[in-house]
Amino acid sequence: MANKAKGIVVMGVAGSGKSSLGALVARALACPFLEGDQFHPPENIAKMSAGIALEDGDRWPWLDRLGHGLSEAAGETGLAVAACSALRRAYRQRLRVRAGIPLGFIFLKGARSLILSRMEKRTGHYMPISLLDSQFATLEEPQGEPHTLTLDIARPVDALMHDALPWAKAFNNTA
Ligand SMILES: Nc1ncnc2c1ncn2[C@@H]1O[C@H](COP(=O)(O)OP(=O)(O)OP(=O)(O)O)[C@@H](O)[C@H]1O
Ligand SMILES: O=C(O)[C@H](O)[C@@H](O)[C@H](O)[C@H](O)CO
Repeated sequence: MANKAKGIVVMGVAGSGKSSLGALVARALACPFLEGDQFHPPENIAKMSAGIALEDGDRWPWLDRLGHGLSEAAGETGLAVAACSALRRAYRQRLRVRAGIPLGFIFLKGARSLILSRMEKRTGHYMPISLLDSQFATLEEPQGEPHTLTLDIARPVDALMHDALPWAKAFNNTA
């Protein structure tokens, strides 16, 4: 029997590498990749671009759209991968409820100084470096939550893939 549809969310603060790893995991598993940034309404992008941190009220509609998107994409193909900060426990729970399918979370964990240096080198992204502190202040690590994998982003992306891929395959194969 085919596996039940599932979703994988690559999570962490801005600049932690969610888009980079998420796209690679999706490609390796030949499934759709949803870029969470593309699910924000224009007001959220405008706010962040202006250096104003999002609040819960800004994030709920965004999480709802992404959760729904994951469910639609995984419904067609059996599995979908998304990149989404999903900083708070309540945000992850909202995604789970809206998606209505089991979700696994890959948490990209790293020091502020390392992420800051990567964001400084990155060009053409709307997210200002000044918001990094609020990202860390909002972050609740996914300790004790089901189906989570924590990866140390000091390692190169191919090393992260080495751990992420078997975990993602095993999660996808759970009943
Ligand atoms: N493991 C890694 N080692 C070295 N550099 C990395 C690693 N992962 C990502 N990067 C680089 O760090 C920067 C941030 O990565 P990326 O854009 O994927 O992060 P993100 O979490 O999706 O960011 P945002 O949430 O702000 O969109 C990029 O320039 C990327 O090439
Ligand atoms: O929850 C949030 O504060 C936001 O979603 C941000 O994390 C950005 O969307 C993203 O990570 C881009 O840098």
